[in-house]
Amino acid sequence: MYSSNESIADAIYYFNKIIIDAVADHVIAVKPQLAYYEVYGSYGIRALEKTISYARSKDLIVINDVKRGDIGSTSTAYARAFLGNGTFQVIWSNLAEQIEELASKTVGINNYSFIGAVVGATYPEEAKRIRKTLPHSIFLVPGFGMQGGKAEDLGVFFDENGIGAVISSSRGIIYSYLNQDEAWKKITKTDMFRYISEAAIKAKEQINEVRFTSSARI
Ligand SMILES: O=C(O)c1cc(=O)[nH]c(=O)n1[C@@H]1O[C@H](COP(=O)(O)O)[C@@H](O)[C@H]1O
Repeated sequence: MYSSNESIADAIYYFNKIIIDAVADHVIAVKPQLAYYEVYGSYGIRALEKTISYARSKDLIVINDVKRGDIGSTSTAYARAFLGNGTFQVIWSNLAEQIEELASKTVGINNYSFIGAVVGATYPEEAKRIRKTLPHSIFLVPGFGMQGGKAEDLGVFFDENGIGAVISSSRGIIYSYLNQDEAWKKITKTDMFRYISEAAIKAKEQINEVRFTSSARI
């Protein structure tokens, strides 16, 4: 017998595959949010694992959004459960210097560390300062699109070579068809695919337009 959690988890995986197929040629990473899978228990976690494997099979980086706040030992267990090769830290300004101290000692390709920083797209002024304080941390920048982060403000998150930031837009892309088509509940897979890939292409073009605008950094 099919439990409802099982069928919902199957539907989520089916939905995710459409998204991944639609964006794979236009983005470098996908960022699943654990809470949406935990709701459906072990079936949800299985859907997440299958989604991660599918994304990786398309050569996408998977950034798991598994943020939790807890005491050190518990946080370490969360980290062991979900983190692989690196971590993005939510930045509180007073921690930036300590993070840079660690990051500067662990740099690799392009002079970046595996310790990244989460810096919201809606805070470009802070980003300018943090970019200077954390020259060795890749920025994960959520908030572009639905939360009001604007493309023209994104230049400051990148370094002077136009690298060092991963700009994230979730609902702006995966639900892009909602505003486009009033009858979205009856949307075909083909149309859904088209709206999602068009949204990803638009976001990519907007980001690339400002990536190298160093004047915005001053
Ligand atoms: O860790 C995150 O990904 C994150 C950090 C943060 O400071 N703000 C933030 O919005 N996020 C996540 O980024 C995603 C943003 O989604 P959209 O607003 O739909 O683009 C959500 O999954 C949030 O949980």
